[in-house]
This record gives sequence, structure tokens and C-alpha cells, in this order.
Amino acid sequence: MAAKKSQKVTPLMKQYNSIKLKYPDALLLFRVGDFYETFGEDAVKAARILNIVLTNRNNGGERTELAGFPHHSLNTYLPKLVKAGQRVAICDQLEDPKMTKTIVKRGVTELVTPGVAMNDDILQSKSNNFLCAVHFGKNLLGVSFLDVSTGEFLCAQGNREYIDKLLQNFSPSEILVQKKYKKDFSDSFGKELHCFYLEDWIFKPDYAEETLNAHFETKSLKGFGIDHLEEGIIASGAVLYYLSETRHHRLQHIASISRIAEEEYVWMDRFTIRNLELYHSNAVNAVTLLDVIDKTISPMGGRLLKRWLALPLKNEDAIRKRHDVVEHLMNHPELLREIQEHIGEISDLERLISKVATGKISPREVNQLKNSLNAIMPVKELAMNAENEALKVLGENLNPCELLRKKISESISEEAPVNVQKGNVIAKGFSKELDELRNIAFSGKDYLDEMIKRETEATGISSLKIGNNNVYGYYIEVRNTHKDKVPDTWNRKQTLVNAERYITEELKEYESKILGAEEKILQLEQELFGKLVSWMADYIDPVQQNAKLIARLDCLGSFAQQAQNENYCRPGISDSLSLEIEEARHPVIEKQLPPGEIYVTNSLKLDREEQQIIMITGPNMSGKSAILRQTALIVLMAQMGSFVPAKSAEIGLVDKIFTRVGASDNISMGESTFMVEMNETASILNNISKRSLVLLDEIGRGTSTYDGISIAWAISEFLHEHPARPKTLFATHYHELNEMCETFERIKNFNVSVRELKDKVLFLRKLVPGGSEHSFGIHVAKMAGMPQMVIQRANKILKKLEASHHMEDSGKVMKQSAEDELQLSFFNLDDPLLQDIKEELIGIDIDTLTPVEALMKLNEIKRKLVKSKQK
Ligand SMILES: Nc1ncnc2c1ncn2[C@@H]1O[C@H](COP(=O)(O)OP(=O)(O)OP(=O)(O)O)[C@@H](O)[C@H]1O
Repeated sequence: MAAKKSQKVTPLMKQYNSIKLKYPDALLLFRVGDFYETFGEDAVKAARILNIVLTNRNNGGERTELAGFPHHSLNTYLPKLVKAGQRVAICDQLEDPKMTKTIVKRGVTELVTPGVAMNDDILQSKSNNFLCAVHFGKNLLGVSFLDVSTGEFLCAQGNREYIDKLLQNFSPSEILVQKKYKKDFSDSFGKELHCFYLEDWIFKPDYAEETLNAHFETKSLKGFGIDHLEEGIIASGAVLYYLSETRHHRLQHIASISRIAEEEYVWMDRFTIRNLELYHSNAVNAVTLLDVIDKTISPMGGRLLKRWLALPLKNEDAIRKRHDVVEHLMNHPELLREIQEHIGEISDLERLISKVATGKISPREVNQLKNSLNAIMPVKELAMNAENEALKVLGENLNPCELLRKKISESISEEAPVNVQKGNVIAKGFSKELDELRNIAFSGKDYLDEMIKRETEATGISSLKIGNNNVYGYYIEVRNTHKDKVPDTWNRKQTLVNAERYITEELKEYESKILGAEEKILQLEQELFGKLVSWMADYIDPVQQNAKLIARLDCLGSFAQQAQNENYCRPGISDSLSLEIEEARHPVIEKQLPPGEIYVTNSLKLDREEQQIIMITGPNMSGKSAILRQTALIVLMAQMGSFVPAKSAEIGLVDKIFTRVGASDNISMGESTFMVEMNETASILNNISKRSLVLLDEIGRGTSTYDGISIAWAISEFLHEHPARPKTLFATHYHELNEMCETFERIKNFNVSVRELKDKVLFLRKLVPGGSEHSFGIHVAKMAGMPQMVIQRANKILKKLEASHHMEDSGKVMKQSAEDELQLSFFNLDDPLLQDIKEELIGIDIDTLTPVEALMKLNEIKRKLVKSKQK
């Protein structure tokens, strides 16, 4: 909102205008007294989002909109604004209004945007809140992710596809992009992401390196192992720039940065992550794998599990270590139960300690931190005494933070409130000065009673009274009858009709102590609390370490719990190139079957020598996709360290999982769906390795049947002939593909068995060797309630097509069939007999015809027709 004639504008609005000018992209919350006010367009937005009253006032001759809320409601309203996608600049009063005669100094103290939110009401406990920056380098792209609320800082660089996958994995809340690449970004990664565009100069290598070194107080970035990631560093520099831009200066909890070690994790591109519905799904109400397997108890455990799911391991040893712990916990359910019980008492350590760094921790949260650290002690003990090496090491590495717990216990009262201003924060006995002040303020009456008693005894005056008033302050009142007993040391203050009022040295001292004692208490409590929080900053590192270890233990406990609940088995992991799973189940579908239905297990083997590609045919809805997906999910779960839904599984390490689903399942992204399907498939064919697992679900169905069959055939042939020989499952309706096994030795046919009853199909859901003879599509159409006429017609065309055996003749066959059908279906009006019948029908007078006559007429017509047909 700009004011036209500055001379008419009030000094307050002048100040507002100059601040707003600096934050044109943000909604400015302007503190005026006890309120945060918004003006102009900001007010319109705030009123709409917050559902608060919009008024208007005169500002330099113009009407301007105005909406505000009390300052203590900031925590209620701020999250709503940020969740609505607003960048919110909080402008506070920088000095005490009482101390100045001119206008109060104001300035923006914080800029809250979706990516830098710290507020518990904005954050989700089991999800990270990442701020991200993407830098477009000459050949590669750099990316950086930072969660200010936990201190995690990561960077990477790679091609467009890799960055795309990382964006999918980390789901950042806000992405910083160089202004000049605005279009490139939306072309590459879509328009739905929440972006903010920064000036070009920020994305410079020197600036980034300097900024990072200055932040970490290092001379080089070598120690973090990121020094060779030039593009990643530039992106990280932009992230730090943005933090200072948004007034985040206390960042001690961001203690290091690490590289996302791409080579350590199973590669899954964004299509695969989406198709497998690992942690999000496009379908409404769909249940994801994470929903089913997440048995974590702590927020940091929940966040880590998500990460593990997005980044399964490729290192045999590391995977086996996780399996060892899961097995141990599974075999010791009592230990698991106890560990989980204690983890349940641990709050979000990562976010609590981040609040220590930023100085935003509340007294109550300090107690939460202490209680959480207390709960770690029995976990430490249990882990250290377990007969499992990895658990022992984990237990040993848990830091007891003894001094920290002790200091919090001593200094913070058990019932400390959320708001330090409320008082009663500092524990009794921690500060002598504070205790004295509290004594005076809260036990003043006792003290005065004590004084009266003492003075009565010393002077022999029986009717002494202590009181106070606004003019004279505290006094001792003596009735005139006892005036002569007053000691010389008392000073007379006021004379009344029947009494005199005095002040003593002690009372004077008491008075000066009590006056303002409460104010002093508050001040002192704040000061002591502030000191404690600064002192606690030394514990950022050990608490972060503890949080990591507890998160890990929580995830492994979650795996054990899930394995126990759902009867999973420990998978064998080796560096072989084969994959053998017995009696596998789909972890999500098996949990969603209607009551009474049992999931039908399936066994499957893939290797490089004999059975590299399995062609799975079977009717729609028979369970082909389920087999494909459960195979991928089992590999993925095994390599993230979990047990798997199967009787046994021997998994030769997989380095990449690709899944592709035929276009008709894939609602378009603006391009032709078939084009999308082909694009996606092309990227697989260009990236396969000998450890890849490729799952193709009805690839080719997005085009005409014969194009589809040809493409599917050519893709299978390519995968078969490729020197990498990737393990492949291909689900298809095209039973024609079953011919391939004749020519290609490592392609094997399987089908998902069904039993054909008279006029319906019974799904047995068992994968059995051999191809299918036909596609059952018509059966399924029938089951779906398609009109009888359409079904009959489709069956006829199918029979003719099958009889022709020549693909290239298919069009002709269908045309011919259609013509035949037409001749049968409709009257050929050139036929003289039909002409006769027509005449006859037209000549009938329906009104005079009795029912019997009508029947007889019908019979006659029928006889004529039958006769003519027999000729
Ligand atoms: N092994 C199984 N045991 C029990 N129910 C199953 C099994 N496999 C699949 N189902 C059920 O059948 C439904 C269809 O399975 P799926 O999507 O795998 O079939 P499909 O053959 O791939 O079908 P389409 O060809 O139409 O895509 C699943 O949603 C599930 O409810």
C-alpha cells in the first residue's frame, strides 16, 4: 500500500510504508501496541485466511484496509498464514514504547516462509520440513536440502533426472531457484512445486563457499566431503543466504553438511517411487507402504523410516547389520517392548535441541528435553546389555548428558509454564536472590506479622499495626495512648487524629525490596532462563547424536514389531545376481482384503542364466500387478533392513528398481499418455545394469493392439539381448508375447491362474508356469455389467480374429465380421418377402385386433420367415 501524499501520512504509516517497501513479497505483520496489524492488500488476504474482521481507516486522505489480531495470538494465526502459502514478515517494536517520546523503532525480526518454519503448529512431527535450493550449472544441476527445525543439511548434484528423484524423495516445502532459470525449472520439474526466486548473484561459487565456510567456521569444505560438488555447494550457499535473509541467525544446530551419497542407495526414479506408492499416492484414501509398515514411536524415528524407505541400501554388510538387530529384537519380545516403552517417553529431541540453538525453546520444553534424556538412560542400559553387537555399540554411543540433566533439574521448576513471562520458571534453591525476592513478594504477610510481633515485644506497645498507602508507603501505626513508648529510632511520617504513623529502617528496607519485587522476579527469571539456554547450546551435538541413535533404534524396533505382527521372514542378502522368493505376499494388499479373504502367496525366481524375464499373462484383475509390485516391495524392504512378507527370500543385491505402468493407468500430464509411457520406458532402457530389477506392467497398451504388441515384444527382446541381462517381470494382456519363449531362451512364460466356469472366471491368483491362451478381457467386461448384446458381439469378433491368425488382416476381419453381422441383424428391405410383411404390418388396425388375433398374425409372419430361411 503506497500513500500518495507523504505529508498527510501519519508518522506510523510512514514507518510502515518504508518497511513494507523492503518486503514486497511478504505479508507484513506490523506490531502496534498489543496488536499485530496488517494493511492494504495484506489486510484483505489476512482477513480472508484468518477469518478476522476487515475494517478501513483514513490514511493520508485515502481509505486503506486494516485487519489485526492481539500479539499473544501470533502462534495461532501465524501457522494458518504459512500453511496458506504466505511468506510472513513479522515486524516488532525494537524498543520499549515507555522509553521513547518519538515513534517507537520497529523492524522485521523474522520472515517466516513454508521452508523455514520452526513453529510446531506448522511442522508435522513425522515429516521433515525441507527448504531446498536448485542450481542450474553448465552440465549438472546442484541441489541442497536443509531442515531448519532439525539441523539436517544435505547437498548433491547430478543430472535432471537425479534431481527430480531427490525432489520427490525429500518433498521440500519451498524451493529456491535463480530468477533467470524460472522457466527451465518449471519445464523440468513441473509447476506445482512451491518456488521462490532469488537474484542471480547469489548463485555464484565464491559467494557460496565463503558463506558456507563462514557459517561452519572452516577454511575449506573438504572435511564435509562436498568440496568437489561445485553445483551442490552453490545451491547450499543459496540456502544459507535465504536463512539470513529471513532473519535466521542463530543456527548453531546446523553443525555440518553432508553429501547425499547416491552410490550407496538403490536407485528408484520418481515414476517408481510413485508407482510403488511408497509414501504417497495420487489416489484419494490410498494406503501407502509407509502407512502399513510404520510402527515407529518417536517423531525422529518416523522421519528416519521415511528416509530409509526412499533410500534403501546397497551395502551387504550395512543391510545385514540392520537385519541382525531386527532379528534380535524379534527373538526378544520383552526387550523390544521395554525399549519401545521408553522411546515412547522421548520427545522430539532433534527439534527441541534446534530450539535451544535458535533461542526459541520454552521453559516447559526444557523440561521435556530433560525428561527425554532421562528416558534415554534405561534404553542405553537395555541396549548395552543386549547380546547383539550392533545394539551394544548403539547403547554405548548414547550420551547420558548427565550434567545437562542435572543442571536442568536444579534450575527449572517441575511445573515450569510454556511462557517464561508467566513466572515460576526457575526452581527453588537455584538462586538466592530469586528466593529472597520470592519470599518478599509471596510471603510478605508472614514477614510483616513477624515484624509486628518482634516490635510489640521490644516496645511493649500492644496495638501496633503495619499498613501502607499510596502517598506514604509502609508505616507502623501507634495509637496516641502509646505514643510515649515509641523508640527514638522510629521516624514519624504522618499524624492522624488518634494515632501517629512511623517508619523504621527495617520497614524502609522491606518497602524498597517489595516494591518492584515481582517485576524483578520476572526479570531475573528471564535472565536466568536465558543463561541456561545459552549454556545448553554446548549440548547441541551430543543431543543430536542421541536423537539419531534413538531414531535408528526406533526404526529397527518398528521393523521387528511389524515382522512379529505380520509374520515376516528375514531375507537372505548376497552379492549373487539372482532373486528367489517363496510364498511372497503384498504387504499393503494383504492388509486390505475383505474379512474372510486370504491373500494367495506366490513364489518366484529370477536369474541371469535361465529365467531372466518372466512374461506374466492373465486376465484383468487376476493379480498380475500385485505380483510385480510385491516383488519390488520385498526387495526394497529387504534392502532397507526390514524383514519381508514371504516364507523365505534370497535376494542378490539390487542396485536399481524400475517400474513402469501402461499408459492407461497413468493419467496424462498434458502429453499424450502413450508418449509419457514411451518416455518413461526409454529412460529405463538407457539406464539398466546387471543388478537392476525391471517391472513392466502392461507396457504398450496405450496404443493400438498391434503397435502395443510390437513395442512390448521389441522391449522384451532388447532386455533379453542386453549384456546386463536385467531381471525383468513383464505383465501383459497380450498372450501373443508368449510366443517369445520359443526364440529367446531366458524368457519364461507364467500365468496367473484362473478357473473358467460356464460363464464366469474364478480368480485363483496363483502364478503357474505356462502362457495364457486368451486374454479374458471379455469375461471381465461381462463381470463389469456390460450389456449382453455388446458381450455377444465382442465374442463373435474375437472368434473370427482368432480364426484368421493374421495380424495384418485384423482390420479386414473385423470389417467383414461387422458386415456379416449387419446382414444378420437388420432387415434387407429389398427382399420381396420382407416387402410383403412390411405392407401387412402397416395394414393392421391394432385398435380392432383381439389379443388372440394378434398372436395368430405373429405366428403367421414367423412361419413365412422360417420358410424363406429354409429355402
Ligand atoms: N495374491 C492375491 N491374493 C488375494 N487377492 C489378490 C491377490 N492378488 C491380487 N488380489 C486382488 O485382486 C485385485 C487386482 O489385482 P491386480 O491389480 O494385481 O490385477 P491385474 O491382473 O494387474 O489387473 P489389471 O490387468 O486389470 O491391471 C487387487 O487389488 C487385490 O484386491
